[in-house]
Amino acid sequence: MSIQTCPGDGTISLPAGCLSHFTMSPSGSHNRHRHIILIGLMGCGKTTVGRELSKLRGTPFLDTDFVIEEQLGRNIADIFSDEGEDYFRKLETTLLRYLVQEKTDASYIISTGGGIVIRPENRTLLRQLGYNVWLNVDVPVLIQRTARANNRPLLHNVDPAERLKTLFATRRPMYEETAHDQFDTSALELHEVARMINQGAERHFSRPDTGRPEE
Ligand SMILES: Nc1ncnc2c1ncn2[C@@H]1O[C@H](COP(=O)(O)OP(=O)(O)OP(=O)(O)O)[C@@H](O)[C@H]1O
Ligand SMILES: O=C(O)C1=C[C@@H](O)[C@@H](O)[C@H](O)C1
Ligand SMILES: [Mg+2]
Repeated sequence: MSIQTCPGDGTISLPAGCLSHFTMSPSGSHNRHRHIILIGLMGCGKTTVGRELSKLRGTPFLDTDFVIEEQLGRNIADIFSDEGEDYFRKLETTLLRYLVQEKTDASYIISTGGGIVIRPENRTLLRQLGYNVWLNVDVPVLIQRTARANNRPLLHNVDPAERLKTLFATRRPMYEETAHDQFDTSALELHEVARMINQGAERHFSRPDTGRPEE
C-alpha cells in the first residue's frame, strides 16, 4: 500500500482501509524516518502551522485527525460519541504504527491530535517517526483559539477553560517526554513559528546521531 499525495495542496491521503487492516508489531520497523511531527494541546496550532511549514519546506502534509476522519468517513465528534475516546486512541496508535513501518525516504509534516501522547506506545512511535516539536501555548490563548470552533468533543458540555487547564497539567510531562524541542509560540505569527521549527529541524537532522531509529 502506498501513500498518495494530493496534487493541489500536498496533503497526504492514506490507502483506503489501512486503519482497519493494519496490525503490525511496532518492533518490526527498521526504517529511519525524517518526518517533522507537531504535538501540543488543542488550539496550539498544529494543523495551521503544519500546513504553513509544509508550504515552506515543499514537503507533504499529514494531519492524523484528518486521516482518521477520512478513513472512517466520519468526523471526530461522532467517533467519540458513538465508539468512545478509547476507540479513537487505538486508531491513533494504528496510524502511527502504519507510518513507522512505511518504507519511505520522504519527509512529511505530521500534525497530530492533541491527545496522541497519552498512550505510552504512541510516545515511542512518535519518536521513531522523526523530529518532534511541542507547540507550547499559554492556556488563555488556547481558550481564545478553541472558542472559535465547535469540533472538539473534549470541550463539549464542560467549562473549556477548566478542561484545558486540567489537560495541560496532565499532559505536560507527556509532551515533554516526546518532544525533541519545545517552542512557546503564544505570541508568534504563523510564519515565525514555521521558520523556527524549520530551523530546529535543520539542526536536529544535521546532528550525526540523528536518524538512528529510537528504541
Ligand atoms: N500562531 C498563531 N497565531 C494566531 N492564530 C493561530 C496561530 N496558530 C493557530 N492559530 C489559530 O488557532 C486556531 C486553532 O489552530 P489549529 O486548528 O491549527 O490547532 P490544533 O493544534 O491543530 O488543534 P487540534 O488539536 O484541536 O487539532 C485556528 O483558528 C488557527 O487559525
Ligand atoms: O486533545 C485531544 O484529546 C484531542 C484533540 C484533537 O486534535 C482531536 O484529536 C480530538 O478532538 C481529541
Ligand atoms: Mg489540528
